[in-house]
Amino acid sequence: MKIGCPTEIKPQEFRVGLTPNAAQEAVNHGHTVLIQSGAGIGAGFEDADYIAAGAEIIATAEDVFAKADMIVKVKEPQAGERKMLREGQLLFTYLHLAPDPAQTKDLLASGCTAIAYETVTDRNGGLPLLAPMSEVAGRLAPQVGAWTLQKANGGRGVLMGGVPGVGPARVMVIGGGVVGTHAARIAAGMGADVTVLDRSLPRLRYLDDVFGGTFKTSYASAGNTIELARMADMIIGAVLIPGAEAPKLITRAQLSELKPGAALVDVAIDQGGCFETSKATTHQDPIYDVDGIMHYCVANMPGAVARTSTIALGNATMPFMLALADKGWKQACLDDPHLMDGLNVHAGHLTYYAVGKALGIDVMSPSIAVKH
Ligand SMILES: NC(=O)C1=CN([C@@H]2O[C@H](COP(=O)(O)OP(=O)(O)OC[C@H]3O[C@@H](n4cnc5c(N)ncnc54)[C@H](O)[C@@H]3O)[C@@H](O)[C@H]2O)C=CC1
Ligand SMILES: CC(=O)C(=O)O
Ligand SMILES: [Mg+2]
Repeated sequence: MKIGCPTEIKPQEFRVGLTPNAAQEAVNHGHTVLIQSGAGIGAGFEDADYIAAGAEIIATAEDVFAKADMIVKVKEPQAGERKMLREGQLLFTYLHLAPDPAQTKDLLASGCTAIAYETVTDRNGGLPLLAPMSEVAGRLAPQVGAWTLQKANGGRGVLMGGVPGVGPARVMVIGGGVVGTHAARIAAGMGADVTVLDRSLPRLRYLDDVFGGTFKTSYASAGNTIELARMADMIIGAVLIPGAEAPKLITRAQLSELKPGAALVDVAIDQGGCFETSKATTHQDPIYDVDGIMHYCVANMPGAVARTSTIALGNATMPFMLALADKGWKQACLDDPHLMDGLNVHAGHLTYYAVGKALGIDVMSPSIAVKH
């Protein structure tokens, strides 16, 4: 198979879909790997690294899309990239379709087959291709939140760890999954007073068992949420209902009850955000003010630490990328129901129920699509 990897073009996105190590594995499996010239630079990989791995360097994205059977990327295809996708071509990347009707329409129109990293599952009910980036974004969230809290950025002017005689920042993390757990660990490590909320009691039990001395837990009822929010200096949004648009857990009206200059870090923004006032921002212009509350809503946070993120993502995607290339997507999905869970679009049909529900589009069952 010809596997193509274009340069990411989303603003301030420095990750790349294939590392030289992943390219080398694909070449060892007998595949041709086409890398757009310069695609790896942002993550610290030169064209020479890919050539040494056995890949071919291609000058333009147009040529990569035209020649490849499978496109491996990081971020959802941007409007110009969507025009280059074609019927029968396989796209393997993050998509986040539920809050994105324009992208969904274009992918359906292209006739391509699209497997979304964020909905591939594992046997423990986890999301193995989201997890590494959730680990990164979770660990970054208190760092960017602490910056947002600084006075010059519009924040409350509260130091995470406080100092002797002055108490620490109060950090509330809504959603205690991968993002939430990593965010809570780092925030606690910075000396903040941290509480994690979740709707899953088994998850709260796990967090209490493992991190009981490090941070507190609370059930994520609406009442507890607003009660803790009123006291918080920083609120990190980290909920997920896989594939679906994020529930709105703090409304615009409730902002007036928060502390002036509190920082809201909405990591769940790529699924539409879990605060009513969240709208996606970029690394170039990451924060904005609504009613005196500072919002940080960067939809591709891991891009800020592109090298760490690229290697972590590559480690996770590699076995799936190889299965897709070795067997073709149909056989690979038939052999692995967890990969089949990643199928979002095939030949003009939407194949993921939560996305169909969010966008009001009929869905074809993936088990039918795979025979289509
Ligand atoms: N902005 C960015 O750059 C990035 C964003 N993300 C996003 O972060 C979000 C979280 O991802 P993960 O931690 O990997 O998901 P996860 O599935 O590991 O955790 C989500 C948690 O939210 C909880 N939850 C669901 N509904 C809830 C509610 N109403 N109230 C409280 N808790 C609730 C679940 O029980 C679960 O424990 C996702 O939307 C993901 O796409 C992930 C990586 C990067
Ligand atoms: C998960 C995701 O969308 C990202 O890493 O950018
Ligand atoms: Mg994202």
